[in-house]
Amino acid sequence: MKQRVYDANMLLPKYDLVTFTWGNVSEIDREKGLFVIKPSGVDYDQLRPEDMVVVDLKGNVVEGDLNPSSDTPTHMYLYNAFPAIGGVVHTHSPWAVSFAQAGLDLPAFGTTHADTFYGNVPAASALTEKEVTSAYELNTGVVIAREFAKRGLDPMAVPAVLVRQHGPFTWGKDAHDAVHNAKVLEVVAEMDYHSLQLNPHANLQLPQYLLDKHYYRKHGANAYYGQGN
Ligand SMILES: O=C(CO)[C@@H](O)[C@H](O)COP(=O)(O)O
Repeated sequence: MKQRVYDANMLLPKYDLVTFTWGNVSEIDREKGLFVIKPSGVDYDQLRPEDMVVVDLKGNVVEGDLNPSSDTPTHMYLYNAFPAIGGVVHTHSPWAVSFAQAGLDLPAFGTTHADTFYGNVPAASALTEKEVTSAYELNTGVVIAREFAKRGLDPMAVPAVLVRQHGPFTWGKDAHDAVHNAKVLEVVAEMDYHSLQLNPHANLQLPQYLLDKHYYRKHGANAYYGQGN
Protein backbone atom coordinates (compact mmCIF):
# COMPACT_ATOMS: atom_id res chain seq x y z
CA MET A 1 0.00 0.00 0.00
CA LYS A 2 2.93 2.35 0.72
CA GLN A 3 4.21 1.62 -2.80
CA ARG A 4 0.78 2.31 -4.28
CA VAL A 5 0.44 5.60 -2.41
CA TYR A 6 4.02 6.56 -3.33
CA ASP A 7 3.27 5.80 -7.00
CA ALA A 8 0.10 7.92 -6.84
CA ASN A 9 1.96 10.84 -5.23
CA MET A 10 4.59 10.68 -7.99
CA LEU A 11 1.82 11.18 -10.57
CA LEU A 12 1.21 14.70 -9.21
CA PRO A 13 4.46 16.17 -10.65
CA LYS A 14 4.16 13.89 -13.69
CA TYR A 15 0.73 15.37 -14.46
CA ASP A 16 2.00 18.88 -13.68
CA LEU A 17 -0.43 19.26 -10.77
CA VAL A 18 2.11 20.43 -8.17
CA THR A 19 5.05 22.79 -7.68
CA PHE A 20 7.83 22.19 -5.10
CA THR A 21 6.40 20.06 -2.25
CA TRP A 22 2.80 21.19 -2.67
CA GLY A 23 0.03 18.62 -2.73
CA ASN A 24 -0.46 15.19 -1.21
CA VAL A 25 -2.17 11.85 -1.87
CA SER A 26 -3.46 9.21 0.55
CA GLU A 27 -5.33 5.90 0.41
CA ILE A 28 -7.28 4.06 3.11
CA ASP A 29 -7.54 0.42 4.14
CA ARG A 30 -11.08 0.41 5.52
CA GLU A 31 -10.71 -3.05 7.11
CA LYS A 32 -7.69 -1.94 9.13
CA GLY A 33 -9.04 1.57 9.70
CA LEU A 34 -5.68 3.00 8.59
CA PHE A 35 -4.64 5.29 5.76
CA VAL A 36 -1.26 5.93 4.17
CA ILE A 37 -0.26 9.49 3.28
CA LYS A 38 2.70 11.40 1.90
CA PRO A 39 5.11 12.90 4.50
CA SER A 40 5.10 16.68 4.94
CA GLY A 41 7.51 18.96 3.09
CA VAL A 42 9.49 16.29 1.22
CA ASP A 43 10.56 17.05 -2.36
CA TYR A 44 8.98 14.61 -4.78
CA ASP A 45 12.39 13.76 -6.23
CA GLN A 46 13.56 12.81 -2.73
CA LEU A 47 10.45 10.82 -1.86
CA ARG A 48 10.66 7.03 -1.30
CA PRO A 49 7.89 4.45 -0.74
CA GLU A 50 9.21 3.76 2.76
CA ASP A 51 8.72 7.46 3.63
CA MET A 52 4.93 7.10 3.49
CA VAL A 53 3.25 7.60 6.88
CA VAL A 54 0.52 5.34 8.28
CA VAL A 55 -2.24 7.12 10.24
CA ASP A 56 -5.39 5.91 12.00
CA LEU A 57 -8.83 7.53 11.71
CA LYS A 58 -8.27 9.51 14.88
CA GLY A 59 -5.18 11.11 13.35
CA ASN A 60 -2.57 9.12 15.31
CA VAL A 61 0.61 8.18 13.42
CA VAL A 62 0.96 4.42 13.78
CA GLU A 63 4.00 3.97 11.51
CA GLY A 64 6.55 6.31 9.97
CA ASP A 65 9.54 8.41 10.96
CA LEU A 66 8.48 11.57 9.13
CA ASN A 67 5.63 13.96 9.89
CA PRO A 68 2.50 13.20 7.86
CA SER A 69 1.27 15.81 5.39
CA SER A 70 -0.03 19.04 6.95
CA ASP A 71 -3.35 18.20 5.27
CA THR A 72 -3.66 14.88 7.11
CA PRO A 73 -6.57 16.14 9.29
CA THR A 74 -8.54 16.96 6.13
CA HIS A 75 -7.86 13.56 4.56
CA MET A 76 -8.85 11.93 7.86
CA TYR A 77 -12.03 14.00 8.15
CA LEU A 78 -13.06 13.10 4.60
CA TYR A 79 -12.49 9.36 5.19
CA ASN A 80 -14.75 9.60 8.25
CA ALA A 81 -17.37 11.77 6.58
CA PHE A 82 -17.48 9.99 3.18
CA PRO A 83 -17.39 6.21 3.88
CA ALA A 84 -17.44 5.26 0.18
CA ILE A 85 -14.17 6.96 -0.72
CA GLY A 86 -10.86 5.09 -0.84
CA GLY A 87 -8.33 7.77 -1.78
CA VAL A 88 -7.90 11.56 -1.38
CA VAL A 89 -5.77 14.09 -3.26
CA HIS A 90 -4.98 17.71 -2.53
CA THR A 91 -3.13 19.93 -5.02
CA HIS A 92 -2.54 23.61 -5.73
CA SER A 93 -3.10 23.15 -9.45
CA PRO A 94 -3.40 26.73 -10.76
CA TRP A 95 -6.64 26.66 -12.77
CA ALA A 96 -8.59 24.85 -10.05
CA VAL A 97 -7.09 27.14 -7.39
CA SER A 98 -8.15 30.16 -9.46
CA PHE A 99 -11.79 29.08 -9.32
CA ALA A 100 -11.40 28.20 -5.60
CA GLN A 101 -9.93 31.61 -4.72
CA ALA A 102 -12.63 33.32 -6.78
CA GLY A 103 -15.25 31.41 -4.78
CA LEU A 104 -16.80 30.03 -7.97
CA ASP A 105 -18.25 26.57 -8.53
CA LEU A 106 -16.65 24.83 -11.50
CA PRO A 107 -19.57 24.62 -13.95
CA ALA A 108 -20.34 21.59 -16.12
CA PHE A 109 -19.99 23.10 -19.59
CA GLY A 110 -19.27 19.93 -21.54
CA THR A 111 -18.80 16.20 -21.73
CA THR A 112 -15.16 16.40 -20.60
CA HIS A 113 -16.54 17.53 -17.24
CA ALA A 114 -19.57 15.20 -17.29
CA ASP A 115 -17.41 12.10 -17.75
CA THR A 116 -16.04 12.53 -14.24
CA PHE A 117 -18.19 14.99 -12.32
CA TYR A 118 -21.97 14.53 -12.29
CA GLY A 119 -22.68 18.22 -11.85
CA ASN A 120 -20.92 21.46 -10.99
CA VAL A 121 -17.95 21.09 -8.63
CA PRO A 122 -18.79 23.11 -5.51
CA ALA A 123 -16.71 25.94 -4.10
CA ALA A 124 -16.79 25.49 -0.33
CA SER A 125 -16.52 28.69 1.66
CA ALA A 126 -14.04 28.83 4.48
CA LEU A 127 -15.47 28.88 8.01
CA THR A 128 -16.26 32.33 9.36
CA GLU A 129 -13.95 33.65 12.06
CA LYS A 130 -16.44 32.89 14.83
CA GLU A 131 -16.97 29.32 13.50
CA VAL A 132 -13.29 28.48 13.52
CA THR A 133 -12.86 25.76 16.09
CA SER A 134 -9.84 25.35 18.32
CA ALA A 135 -8.96 22.28 16.21
CA TYR A 136 -8.12 24.65 13.36
CA GLU A 137 -6.72 21.99 11.07
CA LEU A 138 -10.07 20.15 11.06
CA ASN A 139 -11.82 23.18 9.59
CA THR A 140 -11.21 22.30 5.95
CA GLY A 141 -12.80 18.88 6.37
CA VAL A 142 -15.74 20.42 8.24
CA VAL A 143 -16.22 22.97 5.46
CA ILE A 144 -16.18 20.32 2.73
CA ALA A 145 -18.57 17.90 4.45
CA ARG A 146 -20.91 20.77 5.35
CA GLU A 147 -21.01 22.02 1.76
CA PHE A 148 -21.89 18.57 0.39
CA ALA A 149 -24.56 18.05 3.05
CA LYS A 150 -26.04 21.50 2.39
CA ARG A 151 -26.28 20.76 -1.34
CA GLY A 152 -27.40 17.13 -0.93
CA LEU A 153 -24.47 16.05 -3.10
CA ASP A 154 -23.25 12.45 -3.33
CA PRO A 155 -19.45 12.72 -2.92
CA MET A 156 -18.94 9.78 -5.25
CA ALA A 157 -21.01 11.47 -7.97
CA VAL A 158 -19.04 14.72 -7.69
CA PRO A 159 -15.64 13.56 -6.34
CA ALA A 160 -14.11 17.04 -5.93
CA VAL A 161 -14.41 20.34 -4.11
CA LEU A 162 -12.81 23.77 -4.42
CA VAL A 163 -11.93 25.07 -0.95
CA ARG A 164 -11.87 28.86 -0.96
CA GLN A 165 -8.58 30.45 0.15
CA HIS A 166 -6.88 27.11 -0.38
CA GLY A 167 -7.49 24.87 -3.38
CA PRO A 168 -8.94 21.63 -4.74
CA PHE A 169 -9.45 18.34 -2.95
CA THR A 170 -10.50 15.31 -4.99
CA TRP A 171 -11.25 11.74 -4.00
CA GLY A 172 -12.17 8.40 -5.58
CA LYS A 173 -12.33 4.68 -5.08
CA ASP A 174 -8.56 4.62 -4.48
CA ALA A 175 -5.51 6.90 -4.66
CA HIS A 176 -5.03 6.53 -8.41
CA ASP A 177 -8.70 7.25 -9.09
CA ALA A 178 -8.43 10.37 -6.92
CA VAL A 179 -5.35 11.51 -8.90
CA HIS A 180 -7.24 10.94 -12.17
CA ASN A 181 -10.04 13.15 -10.84
CA ALA A 182 -7.54 15.83 -9.79
CA LYS A 183 -6.11 15.98 -13.32
CA VAL A 184 -9.54 16.09 -14.96
CA LEU A 185 -10.52 18.90 -12.56
CA GLU A 186 -7.48 20.95 -13.58
CA VAL A 187 -8.01 20.37 -17.31
CA VAL A 188 -11.70 21.27 -17.09
CA ALA A 189 -10.99 24.36 -14.98
CA GLU A 190 -8.70 25.70 -17.71
CA MET A 191 -11.27 24.87 -20.40
CA ASP A 192 -14.05 26.57 -18.43
CA TYR A 193 -11.96 29.70 -17.96
CA HIS A 194 -11.35 30.02 -21.71
CA SER A 195 -14.99 29.21 -22.55
CA LEU A 196 -16.09 32.01 -20.24
CA GLN A 197 -13.57 34.38 -21.85
CA LEU A 198 -14.69 33.43 -25.37
CA ASN A 199 -18.40 33.73 -24.66
CA PRO A 200 -18.95 35.58 -21.34
CA HIS A 201 -22.63 36.37 -21.83
CA ALA A 202 -24.01 33.02 -22.96
CA ASN A 203 -25.49 30.30 -20.74
CA LEU A 204 -22.88 27.60 -21.29
CA GLN A 205 -24.24 25.20 -18.65
CA LEU A 206 -24.59 21.61 -19.92
CA PRO A 207 -28.31 20.70 -19.93
CA GLN A 208 -29.23 18.07 -17.32
CA TYR A 209 -30.38 15.44 -19.83
CA LEU A 210 -26.98 15.57 -21.54
CA LEU A 211 -25.23 15.45 -18.17
CA ASP A 212 -27.32 12.37 -17.28
CA LYS A 213 -26.80 10.69 -20.62
CA HIS A 214 -23.09 11.26 -20.74
CA TYR A 215 -22.38 10.43 -17.10
CA TYR A 216 -24.40 7.21 -17.10
CA ARG A 217 -23.03 6.17 -20.49
CA LYS A 218 -19.58 6.40 -18.94
CA HIS A 219 -20.32 5.03 -15.47
CA GLY A 220 -23.25 2.72 -16.15
CA ALA A 221 -26.91 2.94 -15.21
CA ASN A 222 -26.17 1.94 -11.61
CA ALA A 223 -23.56 4.63 -11.09
CA TYR A 224 -23.16 6.39 -7.79
CA TYR A 225 -26.52 8.05 -8.04
CA GLY A 226 -28.08 4.64 -8.51
CA GLN A 227 -30.35 6.10 -11.21
CA GLY A 228 -30.12 5.32 -14.85
CA ASN A 229 -31.91 6.15 -18.03
O1 LIG B 1 -1.56 24.18 1.40
C1 LIG B 1 -0.61 23.68 1.98
C2 LIG B 1 0.28 24.50 2.83
O2 LIG B 1 -0.29 25.80 2.97
C3 LIG B 1 -0.33 22.21 1.85
O3 LIG B 1 -1.42 21.62 1.16
C4 LIG B 1 0.95 21.96 1.04
O4 LIG B 1 0.66 22.21 -0.32
C5 LIG B 1 1.40 20.51 1.15
O5 LIG B 1 1.89 20.34 2.42
P1 LIG B 1 2.53 18.93 2.87
O6 LIG B 1 1.65 17.81 2.33
O7 LIG B 1 3.92 18.85 2.26
O8 LIG B 1 2.54 19.02 4.38
